[in-house]
Amino acid sequence: MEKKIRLAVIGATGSVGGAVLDVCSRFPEIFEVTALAARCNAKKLAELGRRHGAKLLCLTEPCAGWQEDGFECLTGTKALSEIAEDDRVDHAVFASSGVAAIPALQKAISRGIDVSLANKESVVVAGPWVMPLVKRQWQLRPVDSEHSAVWQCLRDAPKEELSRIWLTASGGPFRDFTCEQMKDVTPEAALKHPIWKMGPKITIDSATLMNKGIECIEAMQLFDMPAERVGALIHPRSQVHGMAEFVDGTLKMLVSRADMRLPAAAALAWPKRLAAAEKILPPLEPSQWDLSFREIDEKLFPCYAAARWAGRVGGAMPPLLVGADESAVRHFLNHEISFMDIAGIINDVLEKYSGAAPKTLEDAIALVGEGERAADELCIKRRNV
Ligand SMILES: NC(=O)C1=CN([C@@H]2O[C@H](COP(=O)(O)OP(=O)(O)OC[C@H]3O[C@@H](n4cnc5c(N)ncnc54)[C@H](OP(=O)(O)O)[C@@H]3O)[C@@H](O)[C@H]2O)C=CC1
Ligand SMILES: CC(=O)[C@@H](O)[C@H](O)COP(=O)(O)O
Ligand SMILES: [Mn+2]
Repeated sequence: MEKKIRLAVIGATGSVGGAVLDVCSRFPEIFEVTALAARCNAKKLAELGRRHGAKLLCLTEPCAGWQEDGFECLTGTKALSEIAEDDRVDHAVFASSGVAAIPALQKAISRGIDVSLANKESVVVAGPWVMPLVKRQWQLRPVDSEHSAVWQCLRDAPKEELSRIWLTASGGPFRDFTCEQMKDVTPEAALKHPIWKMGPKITIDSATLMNKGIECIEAMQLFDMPAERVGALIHPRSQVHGMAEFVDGTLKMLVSRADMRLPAAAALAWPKRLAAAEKILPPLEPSQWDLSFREIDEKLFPCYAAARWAGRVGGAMPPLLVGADESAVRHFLNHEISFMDIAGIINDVLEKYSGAAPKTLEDAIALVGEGERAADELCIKRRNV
């Protein structure tokens, strides 16, 4: 019998964390869940720990005195790095939101273990420092659905054969709106994604199309491609998730149902494929296939334009963008700024920055905080107008 893969799931209580754990529970002969981490949701973490037989639990921001009987309990952000370095862990899944897990990601890659990466902020901020640490091809495997699709189209193709990457966007709930209608969008309406059920931050990013802009930068980092060779298109049905265009003019597309358990399964089991069609969900029938695409209107989706610009300029812009977006989305969700203010605030933060490009990973992480603080100030001013 083959040895089981011992997993750590960081962000276990979230939407992607749930998809990852669902895959593990359907293939218990392959996966063993060793460690689970989250920010503060102690009740859900303990429940998941019991259900999946984890040994180690970690909360980065626990309530005082947190302890769970029957588990080894760790606390604080530094503990994420301890998990990444624990020799009971063969494979680390990064499914938390935000940038707190970047040092742990760096440790896991440096240690040489397999890494499945759903968290896009990490690679947008830390890509120039963490990607060179990757020791073997596909040690780091994307879980974000579009990047997983591109990766699965590429697999063993030599880099010189790839000419362009295409990502698809659902277009979010407002893809058919006019600029005028965008002005009155509420957080409640923006949280109703037409296809995916995800955490609140990424759901708002999908509505502004910031998610797609951030994903273009993510693709540049993961596949070492310049901005002009990464494109995105609106594909309302979200059946095609990503495409790889090759130098001979052929295009490979990955088509699947929109369900995060599929990209999670691909990353967890590589180089094997799991029998997900049988144990998770059946493939789309030919009668359901829909290959319609359209261009993204950058006037309607200025956040997409801002992220594309940040990706082309590089340097301080991607980490500032991530920080400013985190703040602007939070203030929008709190009804403190309007939907269209999100792009205005992010653009102001990027334009006003006069400092240097980051030289180290620590500089890049500090820029996320700087972007967040600058956007917080602008949001507060706007709220008080
Ligand atoms: N949802 C999706 O389908 C997809 C998501 N992604 C990316 O995956 C990541 C997670 O998204 P999603 O699952 O939707 O988010 P959720 O909001 O549903 O979940 C976030 C998870 O991260 C944990 N977390 C947040 N901050 C920290 C921290 N400082 N330390 C440790 N854990 C932390 C949360 O713990 P707690 O519950 O305790 O707060 C929770 O487990 C994001 O980067 C997102 O962009 C990418 C592709 C698809
Ligand atoms: C499931 C996933 O990968 C998300 O990042 C998804 O792409 C969001 O949908 P949008 O295409 O609307 O941004
Ligand atoms: Mn995605």
